[in-house]
Amino acid sequence: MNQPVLATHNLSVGYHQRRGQSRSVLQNLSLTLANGEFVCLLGANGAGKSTLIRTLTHMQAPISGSITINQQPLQQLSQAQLAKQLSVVLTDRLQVSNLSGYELVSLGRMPYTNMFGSLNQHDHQVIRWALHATNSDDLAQRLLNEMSDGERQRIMIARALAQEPAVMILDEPTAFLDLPRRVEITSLLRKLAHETGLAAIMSTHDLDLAIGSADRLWLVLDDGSVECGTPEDLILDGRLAQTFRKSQLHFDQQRGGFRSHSKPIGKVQLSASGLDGQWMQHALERYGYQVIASGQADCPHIQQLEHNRWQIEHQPCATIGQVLAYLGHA
Ligand SMILES: Nc1ncnc2c1ncn2[C@@H]1O[C@H](COP(=O)(O)OP(=O)(O)OP(=O)(O)O)[C@@H](O)[C@H]1O
Repeated sequence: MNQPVLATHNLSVGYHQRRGQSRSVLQNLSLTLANGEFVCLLGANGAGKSTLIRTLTHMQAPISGSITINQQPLQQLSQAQLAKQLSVVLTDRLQVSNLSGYELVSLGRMPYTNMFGSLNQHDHQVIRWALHATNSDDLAQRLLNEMSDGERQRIMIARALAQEPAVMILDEPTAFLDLPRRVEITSLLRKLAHETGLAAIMSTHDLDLAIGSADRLWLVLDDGSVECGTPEDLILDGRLAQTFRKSQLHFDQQRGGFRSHSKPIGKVQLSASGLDGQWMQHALERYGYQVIASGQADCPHIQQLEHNRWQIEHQPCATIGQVLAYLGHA
């Protein structure tokens, strides 16, 4: 892995309480983030993701330990120095204002401008680059209060990019977006990391997107630790399943998603392959059947005849819906 641009050293994060006591939420974290790396931060509700993000972005002091960016301790950086190294995109629904896209992105240049905020030629170049890199050229002259949530999120990422930071940290940037926009923003962050060398961390509840796009995951476990690795390694060694072990869900290692723990309502034998077989199995499991290979037990047998044509106990069915109806799920 490249040299880490951001690192935590025995970091504990949490809250200072009355009478000098403190409550740590996550303990002894030694995390690293490299240039050009896109990391997704995952964990159950209340696990500590936002607390970690607030601490990494210097909005809240650590309980103990330290954070370095390019080997410099975070607390030794001035606000202006920090803003050149680290940019933040927060989760809140964006404040609607009558700034244009261009004006908003130009705010990202503040750490570099003089006390009057005058933009020079280079600043304008960087603003145009940030707009282009986030596919937001068409948003430059549009007013923020006339943009959709997805467009506003893209322009906020452009603003963060215009800071020319080494690290970008995003707290649930896709929370209010529909699926296509969530995929778009996640792919954009991955592309920016890989093409510009930006190190990016995004917290999310979107497991599928995180598994499908992150170079590595940081998994917040319920014992206050954070596990790191590629999504595939964390699935294979069971650590992803452990993240949500307190919920009534179990992680399906084969298909990479969580399923509810309910007991199977019965067994069915399935003789089918390819996409048809996969979706028939999906439908049967959705109703709580345990699907087994044919010839193994005395239970209903579903056979694929041709593309989405089935037979169950000698009864031909033209769709998966008809098979389910035969089983009593009309
Ligand atoms: N200001 C605060 N003072 C004290 N405790 C807090 C504060 N904010 C959050 N907590 C507690 O810290 C723990 C972690 O909360 P945090 O918001 O970091 O979780 P999260 O993983 O971001 O959750 P979610 O996915 O629901 O946003 C929780 O037990 C929460 O109740």
